Amino acid sequence: MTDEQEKVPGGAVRVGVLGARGRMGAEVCRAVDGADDLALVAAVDQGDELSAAASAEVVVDFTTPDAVMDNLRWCIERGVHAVVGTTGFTGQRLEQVRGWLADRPDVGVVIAPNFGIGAVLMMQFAARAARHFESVEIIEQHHPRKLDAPSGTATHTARLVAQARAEAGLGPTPDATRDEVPGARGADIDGVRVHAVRATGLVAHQEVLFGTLGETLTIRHDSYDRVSFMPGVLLAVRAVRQRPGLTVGLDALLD
Ligand SMILES: NC(=O)c1ccc[n+]([C@@H]2O[C@H](COP(=O)([O-])OP(=O)(O)OC[C@H]3O[C@@H](n4cnc5c(N)ncnc54)[C@H](O)[C@@H]3O)[C@@H](O)[C@H]2O)c1
Ligand SMILES: O=C(O)C1=N[C@H](C(=O)O)CCC1
Repeated sequence: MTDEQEKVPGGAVRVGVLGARGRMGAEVCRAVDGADDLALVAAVDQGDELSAAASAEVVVDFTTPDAVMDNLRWCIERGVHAVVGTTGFTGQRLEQVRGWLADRPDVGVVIAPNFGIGAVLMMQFAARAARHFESVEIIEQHHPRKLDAPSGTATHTARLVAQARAEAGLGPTPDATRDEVPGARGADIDGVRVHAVRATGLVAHQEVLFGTLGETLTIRHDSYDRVSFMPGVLLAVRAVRQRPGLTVGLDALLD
């Protein structure tokens, strides 16, 4: 047993944070520190040895799309449960994670593009509304230091909306516009247009704009502060050990 494990109060879940000096990682360290039933045993960032997190039961990863797969593989191989907020999870990446988990059926992994409870509800409401509207576009707005575009939340929302439209038998959204300048109509994710805004002062925001005859519906969510993600992160940290296999999104944990 290491010195850090000895310090852990009885029964507390041992948590390691990867990306601990980043915007989200630092917030997660504070949230874990402030929870009586959790103990922060490792705060790891770029340049640190991953082995520092070996005593953790649950690792939380808020790093980068380039780093997260190696981190996740390391966790699964060692039997460490993982809660992942880092973005960049394509269908192919999720399949790769499922493959690693097949060799470690005791390990739980929760990957969520957005841990904000309001954002999860926004995605659910958008999926529900999708079949009633012929038009839909997504506008995501984030701080300018964000590395990826479109956001993981916008990509996930577009896929949910596209799936709901397909199940309802809806065709492509009506659009006679010719793109005079490449990108003017945003990115196309499964037939849904997604527009990414970056501006100082923003944290994380998204609108899903639906339109049909004579009416529009806008579903909007705003994270004004990264504390907004912490209840969802802690919920996943507390739940992941009882959820072997891969859980994508927070929906199942909120039911
Ligand atoms: N799921 C959510 O609710 C949610 C919320 C906010 C951000 N995010 C995502 O989380 C990720 C991080 O966002 P951020 O704003 O905190 O970014 P950030 O750049 O502030 O932090 C990332 C940190 O990871 C560190 N890092 C890079 N490679 C590493 C490695 N191999 N091992 C350990 N640490 C490493 C960096 O040094 C940095 O400190 C992004 O993908 C972002 O989109 C998700
Ligand atoms: O700040 C970020 O970066 C965020 N990333 C996630 C995304 O890409 O959806 C969630 C919101 C904040």
